[in-house]
Amino acid sequence: MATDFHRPVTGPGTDTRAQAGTGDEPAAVRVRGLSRSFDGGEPVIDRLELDVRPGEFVALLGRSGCGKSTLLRVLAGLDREIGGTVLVPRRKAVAFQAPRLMPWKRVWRNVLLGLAGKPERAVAERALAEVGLGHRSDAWPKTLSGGEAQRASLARALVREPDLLLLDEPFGALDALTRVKAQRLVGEVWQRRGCAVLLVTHDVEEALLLADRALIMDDGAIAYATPVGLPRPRDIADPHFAELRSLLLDRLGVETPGPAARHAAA
Ligand SMILES: Nc1ncnc2c1ncn2[C@@H]1O[C@H](COP(=O)(O)OP(=O)(O)OP(=O)(O)O)[C@@H](O)[C@H]1O
Repeated sequence: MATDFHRPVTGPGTDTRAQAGTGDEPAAVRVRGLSRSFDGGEPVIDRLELDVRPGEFVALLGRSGCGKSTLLRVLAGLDREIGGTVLVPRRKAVAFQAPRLMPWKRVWRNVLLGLAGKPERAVAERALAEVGLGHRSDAWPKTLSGGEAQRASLARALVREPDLLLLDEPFGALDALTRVKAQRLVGEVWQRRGCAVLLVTHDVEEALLLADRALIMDDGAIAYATPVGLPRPRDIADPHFAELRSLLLDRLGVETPGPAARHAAA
């Protein structure tokens, strides 16, 4: 069953024998010994191991340049120059920080772009309605706000009915209020769809608001992982939320004021 669900992404010289014996827990993502370097340099990804459960929401944090986007591109099947084994679902979709809409196609046509067969406009309309953009279906991309363009990009991912949704800093360019709305939308879509999500983000609060598990990437591998385990909807005022935030910021090497300093500042 696992081989039916998964399609291996393999690179030259990859040992695919690790795919055999997948009788353990089902996984939406199974990465074993993944390595990637560029132009013969030091590996950006170095023997990385990762499992994501079906339906699990995982946030991936890490300093700039540590290889998060590279990992996401590999999982999306956009980069196959790899060593190691990567198993991902056949149905997967990716949304990037820049919405990447084709300016010469109306929004609904952008949503259907690259889909196999001849999908009906209604398919795009449904996805646009799901992200609250049904009324902009006929619009040209240049007339959309940043938040609307990002929602169109999400709709384009959703029409693929993904079992795995890969999000690369999708809210990075949005203003604070639009960002909060977009985060909420992704949380709702995830709960409704039940797909696994891997969200690359720089924002620890965003990770804690949305994810079941937060990972920190460093030295080319997953250096730290913690279950979030807080009830939903999440409350940033919850002391456990604050504890996890401090823990993750600490692991990321960002200094946070200790309890005494926070008290003095209050
Ligand atoms: N196509 C490429 N050719 C050469 N080097 C690359 C290429 N893609 C990525 N790199 C290098 O790999 C490293 C990791 O890049 P990547 O974009 O994965 O980091 P990141 O963690 O996503 O960073 P950020 O948080 O700043 O987006 C960087 O040093 C980058 O310069």
